[in-house]
Order: sequence, then structure tokens, then C-alpha cells
Amino acid sequence: MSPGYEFKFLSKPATVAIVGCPFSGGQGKAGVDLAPNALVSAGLIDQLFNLGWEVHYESELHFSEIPYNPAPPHVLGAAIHEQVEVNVPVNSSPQAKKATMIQKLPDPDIGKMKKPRLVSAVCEKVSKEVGEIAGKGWLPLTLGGDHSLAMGTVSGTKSKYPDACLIWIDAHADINTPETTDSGNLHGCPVSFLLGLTGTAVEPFSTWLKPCLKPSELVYIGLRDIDAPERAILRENGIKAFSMHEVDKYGIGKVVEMALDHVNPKRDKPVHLSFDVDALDPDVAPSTGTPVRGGLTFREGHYITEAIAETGLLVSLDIMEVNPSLLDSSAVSQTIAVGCSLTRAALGETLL
Ligand SMILES: NC(=[NH2+])NCCC[C@H](N)C(=O)O
Ligand SMILES: [Mn+2]
Ligand SMILES: [Mn+2]
Repeated sequence: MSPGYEFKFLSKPATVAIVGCPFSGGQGKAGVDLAPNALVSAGLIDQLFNLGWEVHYESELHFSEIPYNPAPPHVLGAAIHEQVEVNVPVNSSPQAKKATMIQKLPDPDIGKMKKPRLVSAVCEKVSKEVGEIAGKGWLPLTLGGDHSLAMGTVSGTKSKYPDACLIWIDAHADINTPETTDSGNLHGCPVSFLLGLTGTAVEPFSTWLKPCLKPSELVYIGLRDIDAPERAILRENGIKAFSMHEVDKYGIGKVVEMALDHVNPKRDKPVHLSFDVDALDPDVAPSTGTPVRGGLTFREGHYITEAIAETGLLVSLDIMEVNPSLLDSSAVSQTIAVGCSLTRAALGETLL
């Protein structure tokens, strides 16, 4: 059996390798790290197998083993000492004290960026993993985790397919720079690093992440919550974006066609699809960290993934920002089910 659509860039038999990324360090809400396991436990592997894919999945990546790389003490010394004093409980045992220090020592903010060393180390590992999978002619399916992971997924995809375009489905543009970010959350910044915008050539990211995406290779669908500096960045760089306004105006069919015409006019380039479930309306995907009302309907979201599957050009897929710890169990199972069905639709499930 093989998937309903032909995936032109993949080797045969069509193989998908799941990269489970239990990571929440790019934003402030715990629980988004539970999503990869939740999606797999909901039966995603069997579902993809039943669509005709060979599915590889050993386990999630383990980020706790990633060593931090503290910045030079002369820059961060003050912050480090402050943190140790604040975080070590008064009566803790020597071991507990040591553990607390190891955990808390190494990652103070750099400028406005929160957890920069952790996010960087995790994304570097993800980039290698995605690059290796793509290198075998397989399709990496990255299950986030928060959207900062896209620094890893997209750079990994680009290492194998330098001319790949990026279709970013999101309520947010995630294109803040370390200078423009208000929240300091790196899940609001991955696109600026991929493009190499002003202010992104900063350590620790610059040690491994080189600009790998041109503004003309990127298109957004679903935007409705854009920070003022992000708006300026989109305009100055001529980046194409279809907001919910355009979805209402033209309909999702036309929007996807226009989006593909922009990044892939001859329909001959590989496509990386990065899908943040908060692009969907909160009624459709409620369990996510930064919900914004007025989003894509269930069908609009699935139409996007089906239409991209139909092109046969998909080479890499991210399903991001499902948070199984938010809201009640029915909201959580609804959101997980949507994450699975979007994935199936992107990998060729037809409605007939
Ligand atoms: N991947 C996301 N859900 N991103 C939300 C980003 C929100 C806001 N623009 C920020 O930079 O903090
Ligand atoms: Mn978002
Ligand atoms: Mn996002």
C-alpha cells in the first residue's frame, strides 16, 4: 500500500519518521511538552500506517540530556549569582542544593530572550535530526512542543532541500527579533532567525543557525494577531501573508492557490509546512497556549493540509502548540484529535 497521493521528493516506499519534541522552553506555559506523547498515544502511528506510510518512531527526543553552554561569566555573572541565591531552598540537602543549582544556573535571559541557551541547544538537536531524516528521503513529521522548534525543523529541511519553501499556518507571524519581542518568548521569533533579520546574529544561536530562508520563500495563512514591529517587518521585507481577512474575502480554496502561486509558481519546489494549531479557531482547537478568536474552521484547516498533500511536494511537516494540560478533558481530546486529523490530511488522507 502507498499513500493516496504521490509524494514526489520522497524515496519509495514513502516513509515518515516522527520527531517527538517534548519541549516548552520557547514560551511560558507548561504542558505543551506533553503533546507528542499524547498525539502518538491517540493512535497517530497506526493511522499513518493505515494510509500506506512506513512509519518510524522509536521514542521522543530527550532534551534533558542537552548540556547548557553558559555565556561568558563576565557577561552573566551577576545574574547567575542572583539566581542561585533566590532558587536554593534554605533547608535543602546538599544533593538537592546541587541539583537546583545545576538546573537554574546556566540560562539567564540574554537581552529580552528567555531561555536562549536551552532553546538554541534543543533546536540545534532537532535541526540535525530533521536533516538526517530528510537526507534519507523520508518525511520528518515533527510533533511539538512550542513553535520555537521551527528554527530546528526548517533549518533541518533546508539542509537537504535548499530551495524548499515554507508555508506557515498560524494566528501569529512568529517573526519578532530578539530586539522587537515584547514577551521575550522565543516561540514568537523563529521566522526572524531563519531569515537572518537584523538582531538575530546573536549567540548562542549564531554558532549553528545560519540564515537559510529568503522572504520570497515564505507565505503565511491564518494571521490575526500580529505585533506592531512584526507588521513593519512583514512590510519591509515584502513577505506575503494571507490573514483571516483574506480567508473571508477570497475563500480558503483561492487563498491556498494564491499562497502556492507566490512561493511555488511552477509547483516544482519542495514544501515545508509548519502548522501551529492556534491558526484554527479556539472552538476547533481549544487546548493551545495563545488562542486567538476568529480563526480557521475545521474544514478550512483541513483544506489547507489536503491541498498541500495534493501537490505531492510536501517534504516536512510540523504540528505545533497542542497543549494537553490546558482546559478540560473534552477540550484536550478534541485538540489532540484535530492534531491527528490535520496530520493525516497532510499525508494524503482523502475524504472519499
Ligand atoms: N507560536 C506562538 N503561539 N506564538 C505566539 C507569539 C505571540 C507574540 N507575538 C510574542 O511574540 O510573544
Ligand atoms: Mn500561534
Ligand atoms: Mn506559532
